[in-house]
Amino acid sequence: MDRIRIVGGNPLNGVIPISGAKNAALPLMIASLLTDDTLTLENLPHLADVEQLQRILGNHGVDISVTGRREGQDSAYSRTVHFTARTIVDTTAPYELVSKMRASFWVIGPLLARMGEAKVSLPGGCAIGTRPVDLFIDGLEHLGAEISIENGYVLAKAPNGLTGGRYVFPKVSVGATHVMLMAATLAKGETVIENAAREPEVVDLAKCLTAMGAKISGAGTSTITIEGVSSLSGARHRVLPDRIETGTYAMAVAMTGGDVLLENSSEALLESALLAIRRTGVEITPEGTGIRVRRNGGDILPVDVTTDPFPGFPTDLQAQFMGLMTRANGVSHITETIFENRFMHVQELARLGARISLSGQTATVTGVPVLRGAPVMATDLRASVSLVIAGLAAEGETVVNRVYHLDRGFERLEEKLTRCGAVVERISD
Ligand SMILES: CC(=O)N[C@H]1[C@@H](OP(=O)(O)OP(=O)(O)OC[C@H]2O[C@@H](n3ccc(=O)[nH]c3=O)[C@H](O)[C@@H]2O)O[C@H](CO)[C@@H](O)[C@@H]1O
Ligand SMILES: C=C(OP(=O)(O)O)C(=O)O
Repeated sequence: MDRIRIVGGNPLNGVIPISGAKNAALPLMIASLLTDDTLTLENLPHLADVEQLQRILGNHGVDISVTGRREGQDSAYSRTVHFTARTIVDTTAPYELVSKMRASFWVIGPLLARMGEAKVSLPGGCAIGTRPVDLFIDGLEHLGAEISIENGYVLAKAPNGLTGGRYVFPKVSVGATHVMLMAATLAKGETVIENAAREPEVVDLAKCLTAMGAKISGAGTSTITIEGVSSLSGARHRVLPDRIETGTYAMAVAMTGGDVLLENSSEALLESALLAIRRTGVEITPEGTGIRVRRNGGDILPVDVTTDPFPGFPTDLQAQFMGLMTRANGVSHITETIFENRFMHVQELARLGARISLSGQTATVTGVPVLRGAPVMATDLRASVSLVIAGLAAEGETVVNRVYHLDRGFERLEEKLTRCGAVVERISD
């Protein structure tokens, strides 16, 4: 099992190319199930989750080919991948494939809309809470689906196709919004989704579906209206930049000091997170096609954050922000409101000398002047990268175990950091 070894203490200086967003890429790939034509996705990140979803789509009969050079013209990391679901050969998504990743459950929407049936295993994903699927079931039932759960599988049927309807989400769900959006594109008549997720990844999916011929308005607001069409065509779409990767590297620079251009990203994707990072004493400015992050000396200031659905502070940056706050000059409070068990990084950060106490959904972080390297274990994707951020500033050697979590969502992390002067290497046993 691979590990990441970090020797802390170096500032970061240089350029980090930001990859296509994992959390946009996954629903976009799934949207290919909606058409028998080819969906071409540019800027698709090369990640373990993307590969896993390729296996799942392949099982349904999707033909997948890569034409864009990995060493592309506009970015050293971009790929162009073509997805063609000429025929759906299997409407079952089996446990062995789906249990590894939460987003794979989302195939239920397109399969049901196009084929009138789907049998999908209950999902896996980061162990950050119970993560039920009740909203997906409730939402699809509002479009006329008949749904039952048997032996760990969700069985969904709509033999005469889905019918548009109005669904008010009782709670904001990114995944269930993606699924309702995809399912409604092929439903008969109009669907109105209220209290929809407003995340940029939802907007990106809506853009792609629109390019495929769907009729959607309101994506990016709480109310999305979809007028069903009888079929969708192929399209070419560029995956939007990864705002979580952007915020993560911005925090790495805030932690170590230095001057880094985060290339191919946009402030608009993560304004609330950048505001919090700025308040810690970092200069962040737009530059060309990216964002420049600078901190030259001075204390890291303590800042309180509370996670919230977009446009609030993203839960996917909570662990990294806590990593940063471990070195702040003062006390900060970090409150998690999205997932009930997303503090698994606390005990690992403590191994590096962090002082954090937990009370309910709030962590109180008392900054320390020095972190010291130690062996640590990644427990989930964003938790693991918070350990990398802390390790970059710690004295001596930090070894992050269970790197497969990192590989789910961070493309060439060690290479990107090393190019900016960090001492980071992958150890393969
Ligand atoms: C692949 C992907 O894009 N993952 C992201 C997506 O996850 P995901 O789509 O799984 O997250 P949701 O927005 O659905 O979850 C938000 C909250 O709603 C709850 N819920 C959700 C569905 C449901 O049927 N019932 C229910 O109670 C969840 O347990 C959670 O407490 O959005 C999260 C919130 O921004 C991010 O942390 C994840 O990185
Ligand atoms: C929680 C995440 O992913 P998933 O929803 O796939 O578990 C994440 O991307 O931080």
